[in-house]
Amino acid sequence: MFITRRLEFDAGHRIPDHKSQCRHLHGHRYVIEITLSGQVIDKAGDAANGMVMDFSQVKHLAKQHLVDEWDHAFLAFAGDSAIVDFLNSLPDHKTVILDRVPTAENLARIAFDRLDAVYRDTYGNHLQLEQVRLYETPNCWADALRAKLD
Ligand SMILES: Nc1nc2c(c(=O)[nH]1)N=C([C@H](O)[C@H](O)COP(=O)(O)OP(=O)(O)OP(=O)(O)O)CN2
Ligand SMILES: [Zn+2]
Repeated sequence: MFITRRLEFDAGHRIPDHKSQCRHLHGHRYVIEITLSGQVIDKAGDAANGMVMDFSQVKHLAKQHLVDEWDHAFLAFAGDSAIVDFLNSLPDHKTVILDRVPTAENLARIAFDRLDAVYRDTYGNHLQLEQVRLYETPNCWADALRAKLD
């Protein structure tokens, strides 16, 4: 069985090498969809009976380990020194420094790699993270899968 939990957050970014609009500082209402696989828990009387994982728990873990850090932050590539230096000059600015340019593809992969360790099987139901889908806009998204293509 597969389940998916959707969360939304706001963040700024820019793609420094982009030849068009995306090299400018701008922001998105990002959407992240977290897909887990596992067996449905069969434990009468347990709060998670009939579930792969409680959706509220999926959300709680995603917020704790990723989304609260990225929400209302500027996601900057470490090699984009002009922007990193500028953001560092702003007192208490919420900046997240990444080792890759903040494209939808890279953000989806970073999110997958961070969240993979978070969704652990505690019921013996073989729970695991299968996919992170990251929407940069309603029309543009990237999927990071367990079976890596990159
Ligand atoms: N493969 C990728 N292509 C682009 C990415 C990306 O992350 N991966 N990112 C961008 C820009 O950051 C941009 O924000 C998206 O731009 P755009 O294609 O213009 O998307 P819109 O939703 O604004 O376009 P509409 O035509 O209004 O739907 C660019 N490319
Ligand atoms: Zn963008």
